[in-house]
Amino acid sequence: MSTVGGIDARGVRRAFGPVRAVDGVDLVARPGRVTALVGPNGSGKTTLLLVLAGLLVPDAGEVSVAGFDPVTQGLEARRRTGWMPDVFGTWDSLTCREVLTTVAAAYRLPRDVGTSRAAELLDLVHLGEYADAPAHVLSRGQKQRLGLARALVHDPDVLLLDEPASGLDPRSRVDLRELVRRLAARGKTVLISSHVLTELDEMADDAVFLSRGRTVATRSVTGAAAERRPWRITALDTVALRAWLTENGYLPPAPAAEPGPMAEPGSPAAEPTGSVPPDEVLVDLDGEASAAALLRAAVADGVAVSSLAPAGGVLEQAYLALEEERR
Ligand SMILES: Nc1ncnc2c1ncn2[C@@H]1O[C@H](COP(=O)(O)OP(=O)(O)OP(=O)(O)O)[C@@H](O)[C@H]1O
Repeated sequence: MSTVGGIDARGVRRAFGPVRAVDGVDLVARPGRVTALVGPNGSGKTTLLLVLAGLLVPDAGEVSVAGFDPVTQGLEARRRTGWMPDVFGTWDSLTCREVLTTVAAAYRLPRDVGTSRAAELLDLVHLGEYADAPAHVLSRGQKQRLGLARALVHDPDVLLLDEPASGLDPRSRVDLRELVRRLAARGKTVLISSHVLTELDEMADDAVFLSRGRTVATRSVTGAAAERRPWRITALDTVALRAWLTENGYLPPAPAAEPGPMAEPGSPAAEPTGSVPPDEVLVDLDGEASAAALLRAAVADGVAVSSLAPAGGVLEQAYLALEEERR
């Protein structure tokens, strides 16, 4: 088992009575990278994160977090792990500042370090004006932000974030994304679960997909720019665009047979029906270089292309492909 920082989990299982919440998970999350943990409701994400945080003992498997086993070396592992649960329970009678200084004391930080760390983190998550307000007055999104600050108090090497963006307003989501990227740039290992795949797309370097308690796929997010995937194109004249794409081999020739009763005349056979608005065309392209080449050629031939962009994010496409496989 690797002990070189990051997270390394092999064959992890955890059941609750007859429910096999985690039923054979393998996961590697590397330092300096953001790893997305993706899966449908009930696929075992929270259970796995609790195991990694040392808050649940697995029934089987090997786990290393920042080089330590959260079960047999719990103290060492927890000292290096920041955990943000999906719902943050606060001690309601404490102020926001006291919540953080109490956590700092629990991690045995010297009092003055805890005090300055609390002030710094409250500013970081834009809760400075609530520093001396009782935590129970915070809104749900503000509580999430305090939860994030709490996870960072002891400057952990590994961050486990369970649905950190839930309840956050758009500005706070952007702040979260930037903060997560900064933490990774400083060498932290970040494992983050979310259902909002577009958000993870912009944050994550790697992704691990869970389904029914098992790892079903792992993939790189950053490497996907060069991969073959569908792109969405629009032009001022859709008919001319379709004709050009067909002529240049991007779309198959329109079928000679009579279109079916529901088909639009001239709709290309390659496109999935029902999901593409009539003024958009989907084509499979081998990454950004191919997209740039298509755009250049179309414009040179006088096709007034008005937009060209990947159809959906990398994670969304990978997720939907897995769902397809399950059918
Ligand atoms: N304490 C518990 N007791 C009994 N069953 C549990 C417990 N915790 C989780 N489970 C079950 O384990 C399975 C996995 O739950 P888990 O919360 O890990 O999923 P999740 O992927 O985090 O889901 P979501 O996306 O909805 O948050 C579910 O079937 C859930 O009902």
